[in-house]
Amino acid sequence: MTTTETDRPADGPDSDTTGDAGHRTGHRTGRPAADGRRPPDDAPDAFEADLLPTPKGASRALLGSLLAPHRGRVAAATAALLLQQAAAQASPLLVAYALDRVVPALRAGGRGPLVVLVTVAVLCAVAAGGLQWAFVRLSARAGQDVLLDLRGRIFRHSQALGLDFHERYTSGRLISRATTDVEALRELLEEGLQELVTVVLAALYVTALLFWLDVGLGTAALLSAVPLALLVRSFQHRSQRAYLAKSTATAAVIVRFAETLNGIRPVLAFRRERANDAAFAALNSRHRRLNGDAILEMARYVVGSRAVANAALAAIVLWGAYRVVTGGLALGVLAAATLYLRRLYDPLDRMGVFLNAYESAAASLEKIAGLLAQRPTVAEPTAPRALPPAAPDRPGREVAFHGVRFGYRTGGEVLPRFDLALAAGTTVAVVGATGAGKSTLARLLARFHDPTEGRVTLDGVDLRELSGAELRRAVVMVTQEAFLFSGTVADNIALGNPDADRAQIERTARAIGAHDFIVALPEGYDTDVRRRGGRLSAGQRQLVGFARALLADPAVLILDEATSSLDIPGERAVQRAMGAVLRGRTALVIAHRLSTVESADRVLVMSDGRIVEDGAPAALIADGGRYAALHRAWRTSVS
Ligand SMILES: Nc1ncnc2c1ncn2[C@@H]1O[C@H](COP(=O)(O)OP(=O)(O)OP(=O)(O)O)[C@@H](O)[C@H]1O
Repeated sequence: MTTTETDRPADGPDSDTTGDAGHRTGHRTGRPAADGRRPPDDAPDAFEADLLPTPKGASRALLGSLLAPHRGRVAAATAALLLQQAAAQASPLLVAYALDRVVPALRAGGRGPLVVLVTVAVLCAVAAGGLQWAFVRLSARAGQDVLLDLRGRIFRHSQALGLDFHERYTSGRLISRATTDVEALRELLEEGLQELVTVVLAALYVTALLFWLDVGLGTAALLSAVPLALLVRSFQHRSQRAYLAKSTATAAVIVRFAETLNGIRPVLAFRRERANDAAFAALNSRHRRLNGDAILEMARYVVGSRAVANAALAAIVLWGAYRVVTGGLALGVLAAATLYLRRLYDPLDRMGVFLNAYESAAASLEKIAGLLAQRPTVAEPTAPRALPPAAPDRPGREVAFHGVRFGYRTGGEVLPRFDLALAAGTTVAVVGATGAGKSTLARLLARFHDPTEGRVTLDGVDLRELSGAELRRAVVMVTQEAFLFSGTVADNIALGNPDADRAQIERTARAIGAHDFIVALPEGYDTDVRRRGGRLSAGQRQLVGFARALLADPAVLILDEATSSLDIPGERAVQRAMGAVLRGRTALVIAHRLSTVESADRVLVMSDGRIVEDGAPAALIADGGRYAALHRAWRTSVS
């Protein structure tokens, strides 16, 4: 099936994104939808709280699968950093060498140690610079590739998930996943990890060197690590909570932004600006508060770690000075040890930066992993079946609903059990009050949803057994809101059949009656529909939608006729186009116009999810039932 237009905006300002907390267990809450209303909105669920269930270990598995293809680069980057740190950590040793060897040698007139010192210092500086460059290059490439892969996965997965998911998750959350959450991971990969590796390696090198210089000083440095480790742990716990809350608050701001702007027309029409401002301000200030909490945690950590580090440094230096005075330690060793201790403690602040980046990325990764763990409810068959070859003497295909029942995940039963067969090549109009279940019936035929019970078949083959591609070729749904994608008018028509050439596109547009208005556009078929001058009217958009469907040439067409009325010439143009597009296939039309119903072969009247009348239009009028009443009302409104 080709969804030529998005059926229902997933996240308009008044869309329903709430649902029952028990949806994963198949449990449903809420009253039956027969009264045309949604279930109560008092059950905030995982979607609302922006916390999709993430299977245990999913974040780690996701990170592993992202990094696996770059194992070589990650190893090379780590090796470069190890060597770079070895070179960078040499300078305090050189200070000790200068004080204890070079100065006495110079006093005695020897220059040898000075030459050694200068040579080693230059070599170390060059090596540290070169290795740093190699590390940044390698890690940046790996990081960028990982992010490219992750964004691609989020996009592909989001497209594969069903309509029911999108109606609840909303595009704002998806945008948040693909932007701020991916960005958090970028910060970790490009900055945080470097910080961590640098800090850990520096600590290892420095401790080893301190031990080498003097076992007592080394032991003292090791002991001072205990309170610092406790401090890091408690910071990690607190910042984890702060970051999860912050990332949810960030997503909420983006969701509100996207929802409001997606529904900008009703917002302006109903003067919702003030109310929206207030709602947005509340979310925005919550975001600021939670962001502030995360920064405060960081500040507490920095102050705490500096206090502990300074106290430890002062104690060790005092003890060292005492040993120098009593002759137990060389002055140069104490000077080098002091420099090393500073190097050991200074990066502790940067450890906080890493932990921040890590917590932020962990929270984001968990959300992304939760999204990627969602399975499409409308799954591809493992062993797809082909449709039987189309009979040459018979247009379209036969559609049948066998013992079908259906209820949305977020509500009660919408369509009680029913059977229905649509003969191949016939046009069937569906009419009924709003909320009667017409769109739901159409959505089942387009396989936006699978029935809760029963089967929908096309020439005897269950829709669930057809591959996505086969189903898309066979069943096309054209919805009311004729959606145009960015690109030219020709691109938008060609969506129905990407292999069509310009001649075919023009032939189709002529058959629909859209050719004249298209050539009158500034650049004809090549007019960009999103640019100035390329904006199409509602009727024109519908004609493009019909051209798309005609070009796709499906065996079964589902058409949700627009309820908004057009001007008389526009109405006639759409009516003519509809005639062209319905011919020669099986068609299910959700009809809002008398002329459409009158030209149908059969009419289904729906009420509370049931088909209450079924027959040829003339026969139903003669029966004097609901359709007859509707028909009378239409006639009066037209005359
Ligand atoms: N995505 C959804 N989730 C939960 N319930 C839904 C959803 N879409 C529709 N419903 C409910 O299903 C019932 C039938 O809706 P449906 O859209 O099929 O009616 P309709 O006859 O097409 O109405 P209209 O003419 O107004 O489009 C209604 O009670 C509606 O509230």
